[in-house]
Amino acid sequence: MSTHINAASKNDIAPSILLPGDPLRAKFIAENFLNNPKCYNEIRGMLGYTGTYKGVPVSVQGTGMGMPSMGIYSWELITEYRVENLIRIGTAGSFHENVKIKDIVVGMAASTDSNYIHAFDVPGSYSPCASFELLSKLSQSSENLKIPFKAGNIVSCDVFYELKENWWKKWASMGIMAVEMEAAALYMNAAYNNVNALAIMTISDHFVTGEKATAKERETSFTDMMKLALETAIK
Ligand SMILES: O=P(O)(O)O[C@H]1O[C@H](CO)[C@@H](O)[C@H]1O
Ligand SMILES: O=c1cc[nH]c(=O)[nH]1
Repeated sequence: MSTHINAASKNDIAPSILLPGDPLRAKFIAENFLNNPKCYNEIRGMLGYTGTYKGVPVSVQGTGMGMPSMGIYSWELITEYRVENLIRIGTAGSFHENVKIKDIVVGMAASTDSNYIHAFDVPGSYSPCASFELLSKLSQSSENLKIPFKAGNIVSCDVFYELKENWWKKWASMGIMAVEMEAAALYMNAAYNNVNALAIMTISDHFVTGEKATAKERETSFTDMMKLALETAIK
């Protein structure tokens, strides 16, 4: 048991885990995709489950919103439960017309406006990036399942309700595909602890067209992303 996760032993959590921000998305995945799912965490309502997918143990754990929350859950999963492959499955806002609503986007790198990097005290600017191993597995899964994805640089921001109008256009001009709020912290924790991490997002909001998914769609409808992540987790 750790401070925020009350699994009885490290064996209650699989070496590969899916990490949605929304704990109800974790419940949806456990109930709809995993065999024999067991809930190992209810602290703070941040639900975590372990079951099997195609016979292989897989866990799914809600992480909450923002880098401090992702920082806590991913740190405990890695250091207390020996999780080795961490796959975020989130929602994101697109900055480009050709990255459309419901497209799947993978963060090869995660730029950020956050101070999270200061915890690691590096003498320069650090580039949080995805595990090539997991990205390669995702690419194979995408071909097998015929579920396409786009990959590139994303940005993990601390603020959802930005006050400055058009704040995102500077990021867009640097080729940043989409915004979300956790990938950079996940990538930094994984790098520091020498484990694998990957962030996969479905576009739920569009900064160019103004389209928005509903709360229910964010919880339950992005099943292509869930399937891709599960196939990647068991490879
Ligand atoms: O849908 P999740 O995984 O929570 O991800 C995105 O959605 C939340 C904001 O609505 C932030 O956590 C952001 O990163
Ligand atoms: O961080 C996020 C997540 C989804 N949509 C956004 O606009 N921002």
